[in-house]
Amino acid sequence: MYEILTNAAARQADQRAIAGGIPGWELMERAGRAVAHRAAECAPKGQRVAVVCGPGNNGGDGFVAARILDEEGYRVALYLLGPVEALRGDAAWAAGQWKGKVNPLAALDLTSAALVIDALFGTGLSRDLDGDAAAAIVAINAAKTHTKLHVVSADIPSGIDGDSGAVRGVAIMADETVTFARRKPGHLLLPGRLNCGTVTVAAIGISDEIITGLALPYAVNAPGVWLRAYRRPEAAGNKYGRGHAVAVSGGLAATGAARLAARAALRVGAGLVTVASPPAALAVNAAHLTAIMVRSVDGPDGLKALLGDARFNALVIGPGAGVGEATRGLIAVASEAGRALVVDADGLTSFAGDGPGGLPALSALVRANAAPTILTPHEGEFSRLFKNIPEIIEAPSKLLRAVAAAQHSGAVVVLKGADTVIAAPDGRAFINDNGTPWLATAGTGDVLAGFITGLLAQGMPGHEAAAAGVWLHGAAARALGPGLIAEDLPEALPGVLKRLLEHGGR
Ligand SMILES: NC(=O)C1=CN([C@@H]2O[C@H](COP(=O)(O)OP(=O)(O)OC[C@H]3O[C@@H](n4cnc5c(N)ncnc54)[C@H](OP(=O)(O)O)[C@@H]3O)[C@@H](O)[C@H]2O)[C@@H](O)CC1
Ligand SMILES: Nc1ncnc2c1ncn2[C@@H]1O[C@H](COP(=O)(O)OP(=O)(O)O)[C@@H](O)[C@H]1O
Ligand SMILES: [K+]
Repeated sequence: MYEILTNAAARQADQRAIAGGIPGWELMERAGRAVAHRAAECAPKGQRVAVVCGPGNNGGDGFVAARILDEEGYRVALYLLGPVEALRGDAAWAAGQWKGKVNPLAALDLTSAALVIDALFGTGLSRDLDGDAAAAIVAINAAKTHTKLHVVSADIPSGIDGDSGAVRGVAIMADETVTFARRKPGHLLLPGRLNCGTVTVAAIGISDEIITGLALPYAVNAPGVWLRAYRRPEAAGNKYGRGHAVAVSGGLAATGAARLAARAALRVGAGLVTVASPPAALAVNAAHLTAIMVRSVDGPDGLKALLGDARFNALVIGPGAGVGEATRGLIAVASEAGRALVVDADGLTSFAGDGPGGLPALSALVRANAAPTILTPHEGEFSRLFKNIPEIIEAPSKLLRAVAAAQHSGAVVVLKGADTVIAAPDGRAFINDNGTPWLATAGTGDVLAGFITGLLAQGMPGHEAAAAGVWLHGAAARALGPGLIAEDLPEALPGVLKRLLEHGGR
């Protein structure tokens, strides 16, 4: 159930199910029934229900739901955008089954309604809303703010773009969204996710074989998509088999970020972790570290000497590093030494210039390195790094921006935020949804970089390590709850890992 259907893929899935012998009207019947059943769980029989229907098949789902709720004893009023004669195909069939009155949408009356079924637009939304549709949505959202009105959306809240999560002019704020077969990007990406309420996925007869056959490149970030690549400690193993991660420290006044990353790498299971410290900051780093080792490393030449020892197999460079030539040099050395590498924070901004040390230099290093490189930008760092590449910056969704950046740079790109996207250069991407707003606090990004580095040190492939790091970060934040600070996240990991490895993360 982790695959994500774009609007086009959802249409393909419907077509394949129809070609496989389930008539379109039956898919619609099942879709409408699933919406009605979810709605019936939200309000007792006898209540007033307003069903708003659009001119396409999403409206058809609404006609089915209206009929079923009417049969179950609700007082249903149905409103349609446009004339009923204009309905086509399965939607015309569904309308034909509805024996009640069809009111124009402009006559929408929410007085004493307990429920609204939103079936205006689904995967076929093609432009910004205006006119009667926009007015109805504004009225529904307004009614929700001062009554107990419960809103259930069919497939996706109307006005949300299923592919991007963008609000097309105005959009329904739903309490429940019942989608079909699999989730769409718009259920996961912001702002759409905030409009969905609780999302339920109804099966409607689109088989797992059909979904597998579509070879979908996008999935929800969950243990199911990367747990097989996670390397559990072996019964007869030792620390040397679990990798040696290196966090490169900034100067005297900026050492905390690397220590946070180092602690995270150790907690996530790297066998050994070393902070590579500029000589001037050695004493301050040493004073703060116990299980983590510290080595004096003086600039790129010092790092090159350290990496003469092949056991140092994964590095994180950027947290607290400072922006400029020296940081670029460190990244070049790690990359040329063929080490798995996480480039974060100042490491990213160091390549944001327009000169020869800009993005092309970073991409060249990434592509020359046989080991994986992970870039972990937040939106600001992402915009600075990719500002000159219109097909990245202007891609129509966060998902596609991250995918385009990964394809362009050759790196795994973790585009952070409430809806972090983890994209691989081969076009695959995961969307994360287990973060919490309590993560928006200083240093949590350094911890994330450390989690990913620790997983890389243990030999996990780049895309999976990045996805696992993001998920573990979110799960640790959830386990901690309000008031978390960055230092807490690595300490919450043992409980999260125990649940993950013993019960699959539940
Ligand atoms: N058999 C199946 O395929 C199944 C499909 N299912 C359901 O169908 C849904 C997809 O149906 P769909 O493709 O008909 O698209 P839908 O979202 O109803 O909208 C298209 C209509 O809206 C119109 N329109 C668009 N934007 C507009 C705007 N801004 N303002 C005004 N009008 C606008 C557009 O007009 P046009 O752009 O052509 O002018 C067209 O008339 C899917 O989400 C799921 O719920 C399920 O029943 C399972 C089986
Ligand atoms: N509202 C939010 N919901 C979920 N996760 C968030 C939210 N805001 C920030 N985060 C997460 O917190 C981390 C912040 O990282 P970053 O911006 O690099 O901060 P810092 O530089 O202070 O470490 C990222 O993993 C990001 O995805
Ligand atoms: K809808």
